[in-house]
Amino acid sequence: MDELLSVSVGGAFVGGDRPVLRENIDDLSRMVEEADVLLREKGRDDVDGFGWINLPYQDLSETIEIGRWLSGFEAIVQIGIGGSALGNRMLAKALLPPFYNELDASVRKAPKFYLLENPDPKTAVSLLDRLDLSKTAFIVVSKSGSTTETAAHFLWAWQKVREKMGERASDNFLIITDPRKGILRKFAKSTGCRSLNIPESVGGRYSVLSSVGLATASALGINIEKLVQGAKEMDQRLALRSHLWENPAWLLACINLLHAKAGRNMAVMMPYGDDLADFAEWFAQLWGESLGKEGCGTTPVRALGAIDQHSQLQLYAEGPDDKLITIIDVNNRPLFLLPDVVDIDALKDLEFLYGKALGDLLSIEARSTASALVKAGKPIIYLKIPEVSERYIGALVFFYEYVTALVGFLMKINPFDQPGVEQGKRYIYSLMGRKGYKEYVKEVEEYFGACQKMEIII
Ligand SMILES: O=P(O)(O)OC[C@H]1O[C@](O)(CO)[C@@H](O)[C@@H]1O
Repeated sequence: MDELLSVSVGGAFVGGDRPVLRENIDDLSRMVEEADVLLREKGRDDVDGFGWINLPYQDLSETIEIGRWLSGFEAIVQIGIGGSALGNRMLAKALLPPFYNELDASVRKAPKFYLLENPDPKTAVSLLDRLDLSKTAFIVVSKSGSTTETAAHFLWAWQKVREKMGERASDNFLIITDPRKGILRKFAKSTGCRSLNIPESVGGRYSVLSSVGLATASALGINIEKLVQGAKEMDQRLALRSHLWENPAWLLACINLLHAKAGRNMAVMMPYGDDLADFAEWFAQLWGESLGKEGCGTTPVRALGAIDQHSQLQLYAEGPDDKLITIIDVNNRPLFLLPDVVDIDALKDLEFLYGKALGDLLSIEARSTASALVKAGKPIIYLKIPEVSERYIGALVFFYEYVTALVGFLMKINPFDQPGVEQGKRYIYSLMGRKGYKEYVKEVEEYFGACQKMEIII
């Protein structure tokens, strides 16, 4: 059986004044086993929030058919935010060629892909101005169906497409939302435009392996069957590992809990390779929104190797001992050889690079950084995947969803809700004049008034 990923945890055991030792892990054995049983039982019953564990077993036929329809467009604009966009960004960055949208159509053989996430007018205006709207598909994704930023972009895009295509505008829209409720579900019903469901038991940040991530991925030529296959294999292999020191998800969950308890309240995610840059972004929402409640949780820090060796490493190595650092390396990278020899004497000192492979350099940097951090007494986890391709990305995604859920149970919090985001939304609705939220205007002005005190202008 070939490996899906390897996790080396030797570097996670550090001494110093707040040690995390192997025996501490053994003490958690019963707890993590019980958390795993809970996860699988509730998953089997498709309990709200646990549905992501069943996604590797979904029927992909409808998603593939919609993907085929989408692939006929010149461009795809996905409108969504948070879990309704970050997974797509991660899959596109990892599995599409670099500079994808600039590639010639004959090479790309699939539509250009754009995400409209942040309600920034500059981005939105310049994007729509560069598109032929009649040849553009708009995928509007929202589990709740009413997220303000997504709704704002959607209303604008809908108006623009209507101006261009009149009654046929809904032909260019795909709605991905809750199967029964929400404004977008109502819109899909009233216009008859195409739609896909986000299973009710699947939360936004756990939805990348549902139609949320897979419809667009399929349209862009990403092999979603292999993606889901990788997740399925990970699920089945984890299910067979019933001993703590053989189950990498159990082990990572315990290690993260123990370092959090030891005051290492930041979880740095540092993949090596541009194609994994947005994996750290996706992880940040998954980790932060799942664990950051009731005073628990550790702060996800996005980093990128080798770039952050020249930015953050000083802090990681010699700054406060408040971080658990995960380095993700890749075994097989595209071969890119540096020149064998350069006949300029002045460059003689660089001969150590002659004929070397750039990909090897990146992995050597990952191992060297891991070693330097261990030497500095900082805890690290070194994770490696065979290559950046659908099967291994599917496995990696499912693995981290699993680890995050287990850490939540070990921290005795619910990893599947996000009550802390609602207050800000109520204030936004009140200031935007949404019916039923007037009562919050005074409150938000009061609190913002407090922020504005002692304003210094220069
Ligand atoms: O998919 P929706 O409902 O539009 O929500 C988008 C994102 O906003 C949040 O609800 C946070 O505000 C996330 O949990 C979610 O991924």
